[in-house]
Amino acid sequence: MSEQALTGWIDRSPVAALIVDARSQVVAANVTVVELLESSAEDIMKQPFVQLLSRSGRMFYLGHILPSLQQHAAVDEIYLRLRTKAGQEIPVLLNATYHNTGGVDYYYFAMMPMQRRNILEDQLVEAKQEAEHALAAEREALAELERAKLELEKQQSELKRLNTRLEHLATTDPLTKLANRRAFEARLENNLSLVRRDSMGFSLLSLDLDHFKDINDRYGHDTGDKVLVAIGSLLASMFRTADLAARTGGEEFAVILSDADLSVALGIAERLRGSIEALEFDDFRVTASIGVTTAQSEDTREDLLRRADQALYKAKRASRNCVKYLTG
Ligand SMILES: Nc1nc2c(ncn2[C@@H]2O[C@H](COP(=O)(O)OP(=O)(O)OP(=O)(O)O)[C@@H](O)[C@H]2O)c(=O)[nH]1
Repeated sequence: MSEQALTGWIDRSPVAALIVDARSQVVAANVTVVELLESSAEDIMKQPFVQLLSRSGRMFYLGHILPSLQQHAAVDEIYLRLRTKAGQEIPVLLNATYHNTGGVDYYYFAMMPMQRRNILEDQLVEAKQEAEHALAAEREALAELERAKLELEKQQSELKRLNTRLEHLATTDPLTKLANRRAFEARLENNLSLVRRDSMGFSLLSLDLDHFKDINDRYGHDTGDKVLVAIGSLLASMFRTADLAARTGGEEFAVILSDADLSVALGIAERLRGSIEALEFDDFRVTASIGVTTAQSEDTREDLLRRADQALYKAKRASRNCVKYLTG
C-alpha cells in the first residue's frame, strides 16, 4: 500500500493519527496532526517520531512505550506531550497498535489532544470556585442573620425590661415605693371578684395620719416627706405579699388584708396603729386614725371605699389615734 493511500485513510480522523515504520520513522500523518503541530506534512514526514515529542516525552517513548509496543503489539491511553514546530507542548493521550501490511511492519498511533479535557478541568475549577464563593456568601448571610437575630433578641429583652420598668412606675408611689392608688384600685377590683366567685373574704384598712398639716407647718415639707417614707417602710415590712399596702393620697394609706375577717382585721389595724405611734422622729411623734371594713359579696368598689372612709371619719371624730369599723 502506498504512503499516500495510508495518509488518505487517516486524514479525516477526529484524532491526530500517525503511522510509523519499524524504525519509528513517520510514514503517514493526517491533517489533524499537521494542524495540531502547526507544521506541514513535508516537515513531519520522514522524521523520527521522537522528534515530534517533548524532551521528557522522547525518553518515555524510547524507554517505555516502544518496548511495550514491541512486546504487546499495543499500548492504551498513555499520556505524552507533543511539541509543535514553535516549541509549544501539547498534551495528548496515545493509543498505538502494531500492524503488518504486505509483510511490512507499521505502528498506528492515534492521539487524542487533551485540550478538551483541560478546558473541562478549567471549567471544573471555575465551577468549584464559584461554589466556594456561593458557600462563603451563604455563610456570611447566615452570620449576618445570626447577628440580626441576636440584635433583635437584645432589643426584645430591652423592651421587656423597659415595659417592666414602665409597669413598675405606673403602679408605684415614687416617694414611699408602696403601690399607688391605681394599683390599689385594680387589686380591690380583683379581690371583689374573688369574693363574688369563691366567697373569699377580705378586709380593708383606710389609714390617715393625724394633724399631718401641723408637722409640715412646724418642721417643714421635707420632714413631712420623711414621715411618709417611714410610714411606707413600716407598711411594707408588716404585710405579706398576699396583702397590699398602698399610698392612696397625700397622707392617706390603705391596706387590703386578704382572707381576713373583721376581728382579724381589727387586731392587725390596732397593731399597726401602735407601731406608728411607736415610731420615733427627732422632736415629735406621729399618730394615725384607721377605719376598718370587711368586703361583702354584693359590694361594689365604691361601697367598700365609702364604708372604710366612714369608719375612718368615725376614728377622726372620736379622738384620732384609734381604730373604728363599719360593717356592710
Ligand atoms: N410633706 C408632705 N405633705 C403632704 C403630702 N401630701 C399631702 N401633704 C400634706 O398633708 C396635709 C394634710 O392635711 P389635712 O388634710 O388638713 O389633714 P391633717 O392635717 O392630717 O388633719 P387630720 O387628717 O384631720 O388629722 C396637708 O398639709 C398636705 O399639704 C406629701 O407628699 N408630702
